[in-house]
Amino acid sequence: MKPVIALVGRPNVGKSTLFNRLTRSRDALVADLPGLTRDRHYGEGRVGERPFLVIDTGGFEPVAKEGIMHEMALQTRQAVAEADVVVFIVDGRQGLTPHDKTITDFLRKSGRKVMLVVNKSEGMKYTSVTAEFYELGLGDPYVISAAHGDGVADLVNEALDQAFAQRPADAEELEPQERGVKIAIVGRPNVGKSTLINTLVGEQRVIAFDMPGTTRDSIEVPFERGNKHYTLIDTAGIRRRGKVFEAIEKFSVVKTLQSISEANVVILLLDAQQDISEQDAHIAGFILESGRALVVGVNKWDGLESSDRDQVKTDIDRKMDFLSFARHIYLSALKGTGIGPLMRAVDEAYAAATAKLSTPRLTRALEEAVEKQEPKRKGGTRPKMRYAHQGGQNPPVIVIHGNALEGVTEPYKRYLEKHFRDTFDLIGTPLRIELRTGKNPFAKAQN
Ligand SMILES: Nc1nc2c(ncn2[C@@H]2O[C@H](COP(=O)(O)OP(=O)(O)OP(=O)(O)O)[C@@H](O)[C@H]2O)c(=O)[nH]1
Ligand SMILES: Nc1nc2c(ncn2[C@@H]2O[C@H](COP(=O)(O)OP(=O)(O)OP(=O)(O)O)[C@@H](O)[C@H]2O)c(=O)[nH]1
Repeated sequence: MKPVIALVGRPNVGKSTLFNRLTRSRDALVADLPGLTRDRHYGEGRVGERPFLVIDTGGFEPVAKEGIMHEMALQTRQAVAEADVVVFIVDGRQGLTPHDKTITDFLRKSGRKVMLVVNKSEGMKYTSVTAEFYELGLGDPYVISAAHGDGVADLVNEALDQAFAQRPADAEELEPQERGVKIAIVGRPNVGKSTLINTLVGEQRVIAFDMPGTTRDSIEVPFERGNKHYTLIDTAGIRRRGKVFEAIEKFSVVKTLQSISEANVVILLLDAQQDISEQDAHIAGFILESGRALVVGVNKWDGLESSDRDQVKTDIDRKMDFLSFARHIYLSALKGTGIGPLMRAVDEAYAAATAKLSTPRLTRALEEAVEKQEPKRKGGTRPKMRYAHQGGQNPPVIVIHGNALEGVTEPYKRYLEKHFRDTFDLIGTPLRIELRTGKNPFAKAQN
């Protein structure tokens, strides 16, 4: 499971700046699709080979009893409860404030591992910028400049070391062939996730034991259908050592993100008997950002009149336009209908995500696409696409090589994506198109 780092601090200390820096590389992966709401408070980051989740929290007023500040305090508590390590940011230019002390008291009570970080420290001496913060009693401060990036990689590496040091050794893992496709079922509260898990797994359901003093990570529940092995990822709740305090809300974004990132295929459950909500769109956004293969399960299909069914289908297609690459399966977890098609869609999405696409086939498909419709000229030059190769799997990345490719427009990229998707039957997986303009071998080397 990916370690979770929460960024906490009073307003304006640079939390968002640090958050953006940590998650920036991921940002480019999802184009701004119409209708897709993205949650800017949760993100994935990576230093070197080490992935992690990061939570940005709003300005924090631990004593607020009502209003927006109270709401934000609740969110911060939730973030702290779910974090492995809290990065507590203070402002090196402004110096220590009473508010910093209040936050320190709160963090100390939380029992979490806290790293004190002095931001905005570019161009300043370690001793002078940190001196007054020793008073907080949180040990040697780390100094960074979120805006310039100084000290950020060291900070994250240290945070990850701390996170791993606290974790119990992972439970014994099953052999890959026994696991089959790993599936996460995600969705907002009450859509029927537990019901679907029970329908899929039946008597094989493994009840996780919940001993005080242990950390319960994701639970893997193996099951079989039609002689095929699958594994359900069930992050059934995370309780930390010492049980200092529990997560406040029942729905946990962290839990959802963890299961998505452990899975090969995600089933996004929607409730056909309720309107599609903002929360559904948020969860869909997380799945898209992860690049995982996807099946949309429209649950509670039982008990709907056929006119209602048409209405629901239209509504989902309109509001979740950006999920049109995935199959929509209409099912009833309760009655057990639609389960066969659901699992076939899972297999299909997995196959698409892991498809191997050879350079000649890709290049042929590219040529066909260009023949049907050429990219527009930009500033007198027409982008010239020469060949395509596969740059990655799961999700498939198609790298197109050529010249003047900066001029290729977003709509044309989407056109290409659709063409590749149709040609290779890539249903249920996001697809990434990368354009690479070749260097002119005759140009002089520049330093
Ligand atoms: N000099 C300097 N300024 C910084 C640095 N990091 C952030 N800032 C500035 O500090 C201000 C606040 O940064 P934000 O990232 O919005 O701070 P925040 O903690 O997320 O603020 P809230 O969203 O209000 O909670 C901005 O004007 C940033 O440009 C830094 O490393 N050095
Ligand atoms: N009519 C109908 N009701 C269903 C179906 N699936 C689940 N339900 C009902 O919806 C309610 C919520 O189901 P759960 O399986 O607990 O939902 P969940 O998504 O696990 O909920 P949380 O634990 O809150 O996240 C229960 O009352 C179920 O009986 C279905 O296919 N049809």
